[in-house]
Amino acid sequence: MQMMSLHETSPVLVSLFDEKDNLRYANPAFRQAYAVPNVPQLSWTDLVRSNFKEGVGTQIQTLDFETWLASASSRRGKQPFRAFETDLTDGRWVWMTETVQANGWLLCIASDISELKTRSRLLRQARDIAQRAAQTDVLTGISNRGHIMELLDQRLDELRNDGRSCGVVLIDLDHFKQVNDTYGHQGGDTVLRHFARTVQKVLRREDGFGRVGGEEFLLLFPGVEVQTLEHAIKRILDKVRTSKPLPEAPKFGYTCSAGMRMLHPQDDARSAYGLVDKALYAAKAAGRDGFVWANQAPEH
Ligand SMILES: Nc1nc2c(ncn2[C@@H]2O[C@H](COP(=O)(O)OP(=O)(O)OP(=O)(O)O)[C@@H](O)[C@H]2O)c(=O)[nH]1
Repeated sequence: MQMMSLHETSPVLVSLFDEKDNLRYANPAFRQAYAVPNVPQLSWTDLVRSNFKEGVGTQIQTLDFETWLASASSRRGKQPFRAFETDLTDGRWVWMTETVQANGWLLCIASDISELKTRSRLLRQARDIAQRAAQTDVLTGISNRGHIMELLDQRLDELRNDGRSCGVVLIDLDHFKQVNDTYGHQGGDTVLRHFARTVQKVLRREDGFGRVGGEEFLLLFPGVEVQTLEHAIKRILDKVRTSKPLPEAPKFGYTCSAGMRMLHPQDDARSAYGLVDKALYAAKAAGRDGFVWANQAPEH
């Protein structure tokens, strides 16, 4: 109670998001800084989307909001704690911390650091921009190969230390060469971006998603069971199969294939990748637009 009333008057920005990333509490300082709209249910994505539209709250300097969102999502809530600087449209700088509980609730606490020396802040800012760029796939905005492999290592540590399961899935677009041959490289790029957006919409905050090669993507699903993972992948395959990514070719559709595995404590990142790659190959050989478990399907 005392804590709540302190939060209500503190200039520190405090907010709490649940495991579905819906905002469950925000103190007045946070509400003001991020212009939180007064609606019954608001997700983090809704909030940044409305911030971008209204030009308030988070400073989002991009012409392509969806790529910005993909990039921000590729870092949000993936580890128990992280801290970073961010700037607000009103010119303030805040030092933001994100703490994620085992049940997925995420606490954000941010303090105003506008008073800190500009020079060192500019240096840190440049470093952060470089770091973000080093983790991001330029075309789609999701994690690049290096970042998703780093996340895979973290998930392996979690499995070994805390017994938290993790599903690993490698997805490759089918007959992608034909897409390029028919619609040109730009058409192919549009399809790759469309795929990234489509998949992103069905992922949870804690899931990892990276582009590991031209038309090959790696997904990490921490804490899932075999059936949930199959369900998620079927959903992705369905969504992709029924979509029409190219406005200039309204009849064109595409499919993808997947190889997957529940991480095993004895896996390492390389061996796990090798196994899902083999399974993906088998899914292609089996006719594409489907998935295959690496080795046998684990016990249901
Ligand atoms: N547009 C575009 N094409 C890419 C990119 N990276 C790789 N590619 C193309 O992706 C195609 C991959 O083709 P393949 O690996 O032969 O396989 P596929 O045609 O998808 O066939 P299957 O995987 O067997 O279903 C090649 O034509 C590459 O040139 C990219 O960033 N943009």
